[in-house]
Amino acid sequence: MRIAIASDHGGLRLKAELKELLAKSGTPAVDLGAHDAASVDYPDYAHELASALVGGKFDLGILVCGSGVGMSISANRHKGVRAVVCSDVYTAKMSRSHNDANVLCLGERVVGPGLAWEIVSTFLAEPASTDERHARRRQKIEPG
Ligand SMILES: O=C(CO)[C@H](O)[C@H](O)[C@H](O)COP(=O)(O)O
Repeated sequence: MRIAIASDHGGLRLKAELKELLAKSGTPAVDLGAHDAASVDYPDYAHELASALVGGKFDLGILVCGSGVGMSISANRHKGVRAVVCSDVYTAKMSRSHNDANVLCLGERVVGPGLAWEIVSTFLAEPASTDERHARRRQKIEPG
């Protein structure tokens, strides 16, 4: 599985911890920045990751900012991106199973590293349900 990860300054520390855990678990992620603690604009990183994902370079993405919200709003502007903000394990599981979410957004100022890793592990492990009703609803997500 090809995973990309990115953050703004507000998610830099959590991103570093998640990167380390991902590498240790055998699913390393490609870091698309930011690479230092300077204050930056979250849409720049969300758009870069979303473009790469839609372009087929990655299967799943992880975006980290202060709350996860700005990253998810920005990433969801890309057709084909289904980004979700998660601060609990159940939502992470359902977002994959029912919604086939392909970008997980986390808030460093919301969840601690232990919970964040549980959320990431769940998100990466859970397959999209092939049940007809979920597939039908997912088909209807893109308007028009
Ligand atoms: O986009 C966000 C909120 O929706 C992120 O949490 C950002 O990381 C946050 O806005 C950054 O805020 P800062 O005061 O510039 O650190």
